[in-house]
Amino acid sequence: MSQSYRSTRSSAKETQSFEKTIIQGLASDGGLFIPSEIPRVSPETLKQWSQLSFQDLAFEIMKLYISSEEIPETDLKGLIQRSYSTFRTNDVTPLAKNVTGSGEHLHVLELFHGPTYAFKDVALQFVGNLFEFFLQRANKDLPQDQRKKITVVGATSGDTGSAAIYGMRGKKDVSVFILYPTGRISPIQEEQMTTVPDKNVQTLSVKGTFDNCQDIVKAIFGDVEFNKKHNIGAVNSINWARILAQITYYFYAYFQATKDVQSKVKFVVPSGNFGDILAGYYAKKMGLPVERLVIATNSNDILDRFMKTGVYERSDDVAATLSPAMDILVSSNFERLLWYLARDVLASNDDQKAGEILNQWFVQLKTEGKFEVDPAVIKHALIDFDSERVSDSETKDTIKTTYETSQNPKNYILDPHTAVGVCATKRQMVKDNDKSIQYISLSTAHPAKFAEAVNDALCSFEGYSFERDVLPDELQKLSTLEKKLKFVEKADIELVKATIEEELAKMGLL
Ligand SMILES: Cc1ncc(COP(=O)(O)O)c(C=O)c1O
Ligand SMILES: N[C@@H](CCOP(=O)(O)O)C(=O)O
Repeated sequence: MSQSYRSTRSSAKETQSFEKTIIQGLASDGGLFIPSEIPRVSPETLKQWSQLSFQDLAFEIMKLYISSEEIPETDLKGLIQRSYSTFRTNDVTPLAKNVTGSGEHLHVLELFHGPTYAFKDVALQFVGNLFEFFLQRANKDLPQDQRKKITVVGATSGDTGSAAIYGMRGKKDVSVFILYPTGRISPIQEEQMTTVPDKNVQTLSVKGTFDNCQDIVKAIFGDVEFNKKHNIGAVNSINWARILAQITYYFYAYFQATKDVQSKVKFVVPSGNFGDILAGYYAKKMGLPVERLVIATNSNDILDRFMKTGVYERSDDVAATLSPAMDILVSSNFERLLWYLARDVLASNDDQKAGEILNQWFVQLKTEGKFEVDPAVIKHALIDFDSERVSDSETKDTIKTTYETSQNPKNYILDPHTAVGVCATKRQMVKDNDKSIQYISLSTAHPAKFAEAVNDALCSFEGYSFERDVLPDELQKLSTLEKKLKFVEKADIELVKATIEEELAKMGLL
């Protein structure tokens, strides 16, 4: 049972509770929290789990990471039920099987059936309810002026923001501030975030890149005084609860693809901040017999370069691609994987030593812009992972050819992030040349969120209509609603902090 947590950068023995880990978000040494142990499940348990609903499976997995003394089982079940009742489909993350016909075993795991049409909903609906649960319990008998509050501060390249807002809107004692890079998210993503009227929500459009926004958020967590004053909460995938909630769909999809727990299955994951695929890594380490997890990047390829060279290097410029949610220079969750690699390969399984090594690597990243690992580390990483880099023209071609050739259903429309994954999947199929492998390609967003890229790929097809075939009514009407946003003219932490305090005062929460 792995029910206590430690920081990736800590060289101390102590671990802490799940509640503290979730509320704190980021460790005070700048590291990310990881479970002190990864629980293992037996093949017999896997067989039983293969018969469960998504919700029941989520419960079985989460209770291995959360002590019932912290969250009693009936409460955990209630949290899970509430979190997934907002999805448009009962099975939460359905699998579109054999999309290209039965010869290839290419399945698309549709993760976009939640309130904001993005995979982030799977975790952020749960995180919102978890924050509410902890706050209600802490505030139960307290007078108004002593109630504990959480000020959520998050960075988004488009999707985390709206999923976090929909997970937290209207929640008592919670305020939400979402930073996004001005002009670098799609119009629908911006509308989703800025048209939410709830008083506890404020979007901040920051002149800069997503990495600037992410750096500011991490710096705010590191600002001891500001953090203490406002009790800053994390909704980005630095928060362990995000990863935990995503583990379920790897198990669920595996069982949907094949009831036989011996089958060879590869997951292909469009990756940026490495939160989505990291959940797959935990599933594999728990005993799900996954062949490999394939990291699919766009031309912002820090992850692919690392897997090929062993050098983790922040490049100078972020490229604006057709898959903007993955336009990321430094991938925050990769730190968690690096910790496991350091521990297994360089630290003889010693947690504290792994923390020391991680710390050195990250000091080097900060001072020199890069670090390099021993080839043995990469060799070890390649047991679980492979990687592919996909260009914009390949992304566009993949949207086109999938539309033209798909069988189940016909004219299947991919969003550009999903297309990066499907293109990588096709490459893997050619390399593997093994018809017994099942490929599960993760679909991380609904195509309606990326109209420009989708229309550019498909407008030449006779009979294609974005409004009729792609755009749900719910998203269509967003453009008619009033927008609420605040511009931050410079990517500067002091400016952002001042804006947050100004807005908290207006919300009556200061
Ligand atoms: C649509 C979409 N696809 C893929 C990703 C990449 O996921 P991750 O950052 O967890 O690697 C994101 C952003 O996180 C996203 O919003
Ligand atoms: N692609 C993300 C970027 C933030 O990543 P997160 O998973 O760490 O929250 C987005 O869409 O905002």
